[in-house]
Amino acid sequence: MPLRPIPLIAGNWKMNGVTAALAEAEALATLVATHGVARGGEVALCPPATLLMAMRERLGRSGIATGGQDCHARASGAHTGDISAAMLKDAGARFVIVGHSERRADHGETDEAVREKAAAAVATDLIPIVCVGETESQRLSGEAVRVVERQLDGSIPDGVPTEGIVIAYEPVWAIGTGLTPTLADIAEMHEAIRRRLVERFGEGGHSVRILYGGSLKPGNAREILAVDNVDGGLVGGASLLAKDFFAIISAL
Ligand SMILES: O=C[C@H](O)COP(=O)(O)O
Repeated sequence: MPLRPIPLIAGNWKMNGVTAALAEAEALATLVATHGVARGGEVALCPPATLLMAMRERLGRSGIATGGQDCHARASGAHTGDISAAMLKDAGARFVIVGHSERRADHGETDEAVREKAAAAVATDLIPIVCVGETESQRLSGEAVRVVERQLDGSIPDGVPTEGIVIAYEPVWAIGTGLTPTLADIAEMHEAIRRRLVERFGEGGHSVRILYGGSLKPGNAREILAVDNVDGGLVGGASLLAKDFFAIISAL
């Protein structure tokens, strides 16, 4: 029986938060320092890029990592408004989210573009959190697993160290809606993702962390995080308040 990977709970602040919001990060650091994290889990916050450095300072030695929300595939150059993996690393980040459905929708990011970003992250010694997930109509038409398998195949670069990459399964229709798939549907999808990873990477596929994201809240975290092959969560709205995010961490 392969060992379960170390769980990860990552908070994605999206385009929310100015300097005052760092008080929540500090409050989270205090909660984690006081109560610890169950099952030796890892915790990360991915704020807007403007807050990365200040957040890193305020989190201090709490053990909470930081991450970016996107990176460019190139290391530097004439790409106005973009940010490179090296810049995130320089700001203290350990993770970077790539291929979030909001970026795929708002910026037309393809699997190929996501794969290049993930490769840039790995080359910079950052851990990419590669997001995949079906839309509501794809789920209703029974294509959910096929869509996610296609995204996985296209979005993960070859030759990556499997413990250095994270997958986040986020059904698009569950993001910010308060809706979640049934536990059976989450189990089915996470098992399908695991199978695909093992087909591609062999035994190493078992060490890839597969997070669930989409309306993960204090009230549903315990049951969702207990599902087989769910190695943690990617949390949006509920990561903005320290007490809610910590309640999810505590549900590990
Ligand atoms: O990256 C996080 C996800 O998009 C989930 O967002 P949510 O927890 O607000 O539904």
